[in-house]
Amino acid sequence: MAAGGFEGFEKRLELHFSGDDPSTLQLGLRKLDFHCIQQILQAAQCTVVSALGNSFFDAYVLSESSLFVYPTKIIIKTCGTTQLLKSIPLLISQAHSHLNLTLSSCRYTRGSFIFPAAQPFPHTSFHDEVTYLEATLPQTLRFRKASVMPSKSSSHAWHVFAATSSQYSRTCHHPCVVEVCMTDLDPALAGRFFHGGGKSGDAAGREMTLATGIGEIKKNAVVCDFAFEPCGYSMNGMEGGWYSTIHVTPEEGYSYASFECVVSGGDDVDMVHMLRKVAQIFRPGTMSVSTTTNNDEEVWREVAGAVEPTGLKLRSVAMDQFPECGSVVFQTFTRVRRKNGAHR
Ligand SMILES: C[S@+](CC[C@H](N)C(=O)[O-])C[C@H]1O[C@@H](n2cnc3c(N)ncnc32)[C@H](O)[C@@H]1O
Repeated sequence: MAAGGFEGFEKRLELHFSGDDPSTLQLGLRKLDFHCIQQILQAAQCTVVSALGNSFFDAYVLSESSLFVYPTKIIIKTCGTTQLLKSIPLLISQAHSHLNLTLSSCRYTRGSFIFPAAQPFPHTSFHDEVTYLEATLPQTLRFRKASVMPSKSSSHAWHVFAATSSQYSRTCHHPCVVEVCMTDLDPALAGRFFHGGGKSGDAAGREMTLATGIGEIKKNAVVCDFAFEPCGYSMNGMEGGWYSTIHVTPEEGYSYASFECVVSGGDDVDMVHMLRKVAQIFRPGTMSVSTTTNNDEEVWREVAGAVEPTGLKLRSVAMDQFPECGSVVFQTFTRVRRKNGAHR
């Protein structure tokens, strides 16, 4: 852990692969054995604490966040002082040597670290991360773009790097990815993510899922949850081929929670319900929402409509286009203060 505290803000990597053999593509990356997964995670400096699978994908809760493995897509999200980008060379080589799969696109995103000075290389700065990505990715991913999307506050920006081998690769059928980062959580609500021990991480995690209302965010999802000692919580939700994930660092002074899910384009009701519920469960002082869509920049209105009734005011909206993933919209909200200084 950093001297100041635990870094909750995650680094997120999404890699897509392609191949010619239909029989390999059926299970694809899911065929990588557990030893291989462990080696990849070791390169990033984290381990598996819990796992679940269905007929579409495998979901792992990690010591530092989550991993999702689909036949041709892998998403790794890690927090703390992990070195996520260092897993890329091994991922590329294992997918190629075991499965004859070739990397076709890469997306890397993160918020602004609370403790940037504690990050090891290549996460020492966004410039270092992009330099590392540029050098590590194959030349075939020639459409590349890196951008820092700003907000009104210098301490909240959204860092995006995308690279793809074909400019028109996936945008047509791409679902909407929603990434929410929350800081300055309501202390009473954050307190529910501490546990005194005496229970397994799985049992304590289950209790937190039920007691906090997290289980109601996606009622039909099968949930794999885990509570750390003395505090901290992670969960992955699986609903058919869709994942959702929540991670909580509840310690006061650097409290942080994240929520991420995929929604099918146009499922406004689901998106509004989820964002509202998440904002109510954590009552953050600051919340950012990043939506990656198939060029639907109007999504920001829906997000604002969902979040503002919970007492958070929209402060900024930034939009940008990326070669691999379409449009990214980055919004920030802060809690409205009453005249007497109390939060709404
Ligand atoms: C892994 S979890 C969730 C991380 C996530 N990125 C988030 O949203 O904060 C981190 C929380 O678990 C606590 N924790 C306790 N033991 C831990 C361990 N062995 N590894 C990682 N975190 C641990 C940390 O202090 C922190 O509160």
